[in-house]
Amino acid sequence: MKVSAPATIANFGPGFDVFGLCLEKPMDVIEVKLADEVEVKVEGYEVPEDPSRNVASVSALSLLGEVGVESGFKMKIKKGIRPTSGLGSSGASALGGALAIAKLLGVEDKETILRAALEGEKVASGTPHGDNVVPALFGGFVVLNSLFPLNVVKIDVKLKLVVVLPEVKVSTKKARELLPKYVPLRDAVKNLALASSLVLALEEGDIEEAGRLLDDYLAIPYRKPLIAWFDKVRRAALENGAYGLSISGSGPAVFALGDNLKEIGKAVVEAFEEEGIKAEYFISGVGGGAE
Ligand SMILES: Nc1ncnc2c1ncn2[C@@H]1O[C@H](COP(=O)(O)OP(=O)(O)O)[C@@H](O)[C@H]1O
Ligand SMILES: N[C@@H](CCOP(=O)(O)O)C(=O)O
Repeated sequence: MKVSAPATIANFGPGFDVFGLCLEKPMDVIEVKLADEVEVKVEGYEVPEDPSRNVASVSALSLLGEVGVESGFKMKIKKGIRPTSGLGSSGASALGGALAIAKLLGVEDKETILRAALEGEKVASGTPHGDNVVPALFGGFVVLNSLFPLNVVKIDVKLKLVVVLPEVKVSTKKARELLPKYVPLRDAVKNLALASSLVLALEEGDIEEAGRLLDDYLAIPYRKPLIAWFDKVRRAALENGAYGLSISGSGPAVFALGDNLKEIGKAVVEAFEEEGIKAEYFISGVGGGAE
């Protein structure tokens, strides 16, 4: 059984742990067949082949456990999403591993698949968060109300965005450790206003307005030590016509909405280079989810 699991943009501005957008590319491709032992082989970007440390095998093992099937498997991962990118690299593999085994066994229940995927995601992030695995499964833009019971609102928004990926690593686990337990009420209120307006703008297909609402007071300010260049690259995007720019997931990738995505991508790459950081950009539409 072969499954392709796409990159995702978690948080999408003000939606910390709640919003997620599925991208068309890049993606991981995960192939599994049942076997006596558990074996993991990886091509492409480097991630552990130890089955207890690879998020895809952890979620596959968790799914087998959930449905009470005693079996091992051989798993091949074509790792197309750079790890520690902020593009849901661990989320894609975690979802892909669970989904591939589920398809093999004829398990269709989405909560069962997501429960297993979150076990994998927990290995990478410390605490499980669903804003990568859920959009990777459903595609489109999702608002994650609750995982168990599963309650997801999906908007099939049509947009193109530019993603810029700098050559620095940010571990989601470390980025989550920087977050405070409590936030000031005024910041929570600002995010509430931004997030609700952003959902309406996306529902109406008003991408310009959506771009203007890509702000966040809950996570990004506390993560500044890991993304010191953020204000500079954001300014470069806005000066070159972007409607808005934000961090993808916990970073370091950033994404922007705008008309002239190529120009914005080049300007943001240049801004990174002025900081001595190599970067590359790509343009993507909204993906339809894992297949
Ligand atoms: N199959 C996998 N895909 C991606 N990362 C994995 C995988 N298995 C284990 N990991 C580990 O998870 C971490 C990357 O996850 P994370 O920090 O969440 O990055 P991202 O934001 O790109 O998902 C790295 O330490 C990586 O070695
Ligand atoms: N809501 C999470 C999203 C992490 O996404 P990733 O792509 O960086 O793994 C967070 O902000 O911690």
